[in-house]
Amino acid sequence: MSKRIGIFGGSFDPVHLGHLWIAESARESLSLDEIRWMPAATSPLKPSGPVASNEHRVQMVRLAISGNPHFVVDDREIRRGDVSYTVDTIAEIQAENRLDEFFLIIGSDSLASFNRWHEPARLLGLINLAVVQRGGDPPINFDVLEPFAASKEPAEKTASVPITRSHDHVIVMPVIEISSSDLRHRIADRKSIRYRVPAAVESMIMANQLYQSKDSDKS
Ligand SMILES: Nc1ncnc2c1ncn2[C@@H]1O[C@H](COP(=O)(O)OP(=O)(O)OP(=O)(O)O)[C@@H](O)[C@H]1O
Ligand SMILES: O=C(O)c1ccc[n+]([C@@H]2O[C@H](COP(=O)([O-])O)[C@@H](O)[C@H]2O)c1
Repeated sequence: MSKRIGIFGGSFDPVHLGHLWIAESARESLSLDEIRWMPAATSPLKPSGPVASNEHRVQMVRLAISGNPHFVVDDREIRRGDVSYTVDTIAEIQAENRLDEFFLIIGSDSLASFNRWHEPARLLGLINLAVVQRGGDPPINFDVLEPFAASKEPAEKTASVPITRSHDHVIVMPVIEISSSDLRHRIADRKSIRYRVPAAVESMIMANQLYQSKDSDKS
């Protein structure tokens, strides 16, 4: 039987409880069988690259999701290296697996910058978008996707169907005021990150002295 699979990409620099909440909410609300956590080598809109090494970021994600049978790590972008264009990754995943149905899980801030993503129309034609709606935030504005639906290019016309579908794949969750950049600053300022990241991730950060220096942070 075909599976419903969520792809959750991020820099995860470091992974935090907001990410885990998103993934679990997505799994529940979209009845997903599996969430693939996909750490980016270099996210296209964060060209200065991550602060922690690829190996450390992947290891932190592994620790964070350990014990959840629905969560797996897909480290293909790390192995590929360079800038991680989502459209390339999704095309590759779908070429390998034509049976299952895929959903790309993104935050509403990522949706807002979607027009600056690489080949957005092609990406929309390949996969369903599932966008996180944070409680208290205004309803998600899908207008950013409209230019791709309106395109006169035949190859891009196909994007109009997934755009309407995106409205049905909204993931509702509360506002969680945690971000990786805030965590990095807290660590450099010697502030607590307890209860903001899983305990195993906190231990790994401390044992490896990650994010200790303000100078290493490019955000
Ligand atoms: N607290 C949060 N609530 C909702 N969405 C979030 C939250 N934190 C991250 N996201 C979403 O998770 C995805 C991956 O996030 P990413 O790894 O870049 O972490 P981040 O906390 O946003 O990092 P940074 O602060 O360095 O930008 C993005 O789509 C982002 O919008
Ligand atoms: O493909 C793109 O152009 C693109 C542009 C911005 C972000 N992304 C992806 O979106 C995910 C979240 O990115 P970020 O920058 O919030 O860490 C991550 O998987 C990135 O590779 C992808």
